Amino acid sequence: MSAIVSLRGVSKVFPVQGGKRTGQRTEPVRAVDHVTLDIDEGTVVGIVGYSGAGKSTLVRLLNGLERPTEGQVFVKGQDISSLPESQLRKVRAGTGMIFQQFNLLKSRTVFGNVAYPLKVAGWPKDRIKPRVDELLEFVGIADKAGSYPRRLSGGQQQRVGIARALANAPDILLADEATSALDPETTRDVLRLLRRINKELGTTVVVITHEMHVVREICDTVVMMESGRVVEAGPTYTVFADPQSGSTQRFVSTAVHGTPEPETVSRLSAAHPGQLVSIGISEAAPTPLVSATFERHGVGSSVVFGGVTEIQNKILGTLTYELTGSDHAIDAALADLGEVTAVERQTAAVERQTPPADGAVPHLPVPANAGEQP
Ligand SMILES: Nc1ncnc2c1ncn2[C@@H]1O[C@H](COP(=O)(O)OP(=O)(O)OP(=O)(O)O)[C@@H](O)[C@H]1O
Repeated sequence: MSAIVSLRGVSKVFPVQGGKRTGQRTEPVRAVDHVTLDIDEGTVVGIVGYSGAGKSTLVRLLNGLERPTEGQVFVKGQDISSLPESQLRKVRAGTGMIFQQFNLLKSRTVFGNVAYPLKVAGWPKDRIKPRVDELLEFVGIADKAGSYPRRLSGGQQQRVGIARALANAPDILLADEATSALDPETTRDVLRLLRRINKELGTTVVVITHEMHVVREICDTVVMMESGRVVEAGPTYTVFADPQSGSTQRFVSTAVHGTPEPETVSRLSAAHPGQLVSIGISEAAPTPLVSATFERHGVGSSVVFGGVTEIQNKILGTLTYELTGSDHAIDAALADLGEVTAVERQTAAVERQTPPADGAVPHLPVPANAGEQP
């Protein structure tokens, strides 16, 4: 696979703003900080991070809307960092963009919105209509050609935005929080459409988001940003299964559920007298392997809590088991599982008070002050 976009030591520093007028001393903002990154052709890449992490600035560097303060940005092998404005326009034409707020022209119909970039690019009139019809058909809103944006739902408006972004057949589609204003069902439809664009048209899709379920649904790789830097990057499954940085772990926990909260553990232990242990379920430790390990050690197991999901067709999640059997057998089984996955003991074994066989008085710990005279 070859890189369609490469960043080499790219930084973007915004100068001090408003400092003189307000009299406040403000530092320049380093929105993107020494980023080196390759985006492979034909993939769907998620750029993730908290607000202010530098995601939008990074994406604006990819389509030449911002110039780097230092470093180089290569798009299809061409260094665009120092291109004159006239040539940057060509680069932008090869890059479609969709936005959270759709950014449609309110005074034009759906047809007019999608035709607009074709007119700007100088397409002859007789070729514009079939192209727009084809695009509206592709995104599933051919029946809305004559409607104005205000008459459309959010999902339909985003489809218009997508058709418009695809008009000039870009190689790269940048989606800046494109589903953040949509309800969950519409989000799923739009994500499916983005996946189709990637599969059927071969378009490289760069998705900026702070929502990990978006990444889980469609991204092949994830790039995690924090304070302008890339803190983690890799295949989506790897990043979800084994997040390295603290912020990645926090993001992943929003989309992969299954670890019980402390209150849940208390409730579960009241209902289940055996040992409660949470086991990470993954490709390395699928459920049949976990069950077989318990069986091999003669440990009884039943799932009492948890959740698993599928990422890139591979299983991932956490299941909490109630285990029964001797402490020795349980320890041995958990030691085996600990070699391949995360194992977290939620409760210790419930001590059973068994009366002594010989009728002797049970041994009680002697208080520290025993025998002392008041
Ligand atoms: N034109 C600008 N002038 C000055 N500072 C800017 C400019 N654009 C962005 N910044 C600053 O750069 C930093 C990164 O902003 P950016 O919008 O890239 O982050 P983001 O991760 O996309 O955040 P959000 O999710 O809120 O859009 C922020 O501190 C922001 O205030």
